Amino acid sequence: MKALITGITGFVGSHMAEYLLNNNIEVYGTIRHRSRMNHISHLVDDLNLVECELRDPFSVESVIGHVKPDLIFHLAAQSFVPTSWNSPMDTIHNNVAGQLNIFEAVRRLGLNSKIQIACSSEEYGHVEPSEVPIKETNPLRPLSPYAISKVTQDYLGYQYYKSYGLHVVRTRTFNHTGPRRGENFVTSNFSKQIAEIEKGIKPPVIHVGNLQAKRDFTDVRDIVRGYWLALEKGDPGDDYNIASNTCWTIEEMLNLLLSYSKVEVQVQEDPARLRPSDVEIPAR
Ligand SMILES: C[C@H]1O[C@H](OP(=O)(O)OP(=O)(O)OC[C@H]2O[C@@H](n3cnc4c(=O)[nH]c(N)nc43)[C@H](O)[C@@H]2O)[C@@H](O)[C@@H](O)C1=O
Repeated sequence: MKALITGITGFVGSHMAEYLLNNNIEVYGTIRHRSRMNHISHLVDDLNLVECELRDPFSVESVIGHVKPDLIFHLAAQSFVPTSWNSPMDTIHNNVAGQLNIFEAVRRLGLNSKIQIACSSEEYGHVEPSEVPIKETNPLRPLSPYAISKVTQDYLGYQYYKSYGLHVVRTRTFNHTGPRRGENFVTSNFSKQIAEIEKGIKPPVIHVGNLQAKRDFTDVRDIVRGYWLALEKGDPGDDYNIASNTCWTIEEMLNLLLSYSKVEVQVQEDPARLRPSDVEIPAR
């Protein structure tokens, strides 16, 4: 069985590749000439890497026609919410065009590939207290350009299933963390700041954004197993939330990370880390 992973050089993509290789799947991954390979350097001998620019329909059709994958895990995206405020057009174009090109290639080539698309809990956006725990049927009230890009990806998945019968499974993933998580995201960022303070290369001040937001965190290795199960057992056209069903305020997460360290720190809000609107999941 052949699987194609877009975004294989990224955080989730590298774990997806490990999971599939451990399950004896033949793994293909799309890379760009400027891709950094550090997340998959330990795997490259076992992978089939193909150069592909997802925004370019010709490039995508050529790669998918060449690989003819049984499974596609579409994980490539601009995934950092704050960047989407600074470059909303780029985020929306990157995330939507890339996916559209994959769907069109599979459709035009007449393939039966099963396609998992990485949608997000950010799509739910504003949630009312009576709506927790959040079900897949909850209204979508997106609060960032990133969230809009994910709602669009999600509904494109629905539409290509309904219109053309493409086997698309939509996974709405809540926050995830683990080895190789990018240093901009909150768990890695706070951990890095604490490590730098421990090493004496940063004054004992942790810069933070909104500590009152709540998030549901899952280990990335469980997330990729969820993506595999979504294609193995999920119904085409359907949406699946992937989460741990536990909620932390970001302040609780910071305190947990600080409890692993002996350093005394001062916590300082950095206005640049606050967002024009942030997803605030209400308490149960
Ligand atoms: C499901 C979803 O999950 C991720 O999106 P995110 O939740 O925005 O992730 P994050 O780690 O940037 O922020 C988490 C929370 O933490 C707050 N926060 C406080 N202080 C800092 C801070 O200093 N840095 C950051 N980054 N966040 C901070 C921040 O305001 C937010 O409330 C992506 O994978 C996304 O692709 C995705 O789909």
